[in-house]
Amino acid sequence: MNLSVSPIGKVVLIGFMGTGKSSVSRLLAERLEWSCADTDEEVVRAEGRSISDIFADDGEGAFRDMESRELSKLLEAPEHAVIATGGGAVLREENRSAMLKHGFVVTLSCDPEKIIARVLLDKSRPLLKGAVRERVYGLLEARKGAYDFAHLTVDTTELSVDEVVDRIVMAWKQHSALP
Ligand SMILES: Nc1ncnc2c1ncn2[C@@H]1O[C@H](COP(=O)(O)OP(=O)(O)OP(=O)(O)O)[C@@H](O)[C@H]1O
Ligand SMILES: O=C(O)C1=C[C@@H](O)[C@@H](O)[C@H](O)C1
Ligand SMILES: [Mg+2]
Repeated sequence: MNLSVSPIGKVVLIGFMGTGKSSVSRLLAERLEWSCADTDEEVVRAEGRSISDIFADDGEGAFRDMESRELSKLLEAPEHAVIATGGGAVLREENRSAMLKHGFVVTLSCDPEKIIARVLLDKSRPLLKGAVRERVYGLLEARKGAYDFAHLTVDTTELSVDEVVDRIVMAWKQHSALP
């Protein structure tokens, strides 16, 4: 697998729901003085509907097509950016290779119990509707290894958003200084 990074810097955050991609992306972008985007937000904006409504009206496959389209637009934009992705964006090979082609890819991971605590109050994730605990464990099992292709993995379980950002900035600086 080619792990070199495109000269136009993009940091791409991947990881399971609730690992902090959206939160970390905003602070990381501020730190780097780059712009910040989120594929979930881009899909919602393009469609004028919530993710739950898209899943209910058109199904997950249609959402995945929209997600791939918005991801590809963000990755190909000619500017530095931090890109937060939806938790399932890694499921398509075309998305994984586009991320690696255009960006420094960072997986945020987290202990399942902490993930459950983080997502419990937020009802906006259609894949977690109903029995949240069972769904989180089931999806984590189904997605075992799916986030392992990144340049860097940060376990966020015991870290604040600020500390997660520190680690990414340090690794990005080292990586981008490589010849
Ligand atoms: N390091 C952290 N420590 C404590 N709470 C956190 C941390 N990171 C994120 N959170 C909280 O967890 C919740 C989920 O975070 P966030 O929405 O950023 O996750 P996400 O990875 O973008 O999820 P999704 O894939 O569903 O978009 C938010 O309430 C956020 O404030
Ligand atoms: O993990 C997933 O499949 C998802 C995560 C969210 O970010 C959204 O993209 C959507 O709720 C699906
Ligand atoms: Mg998010």
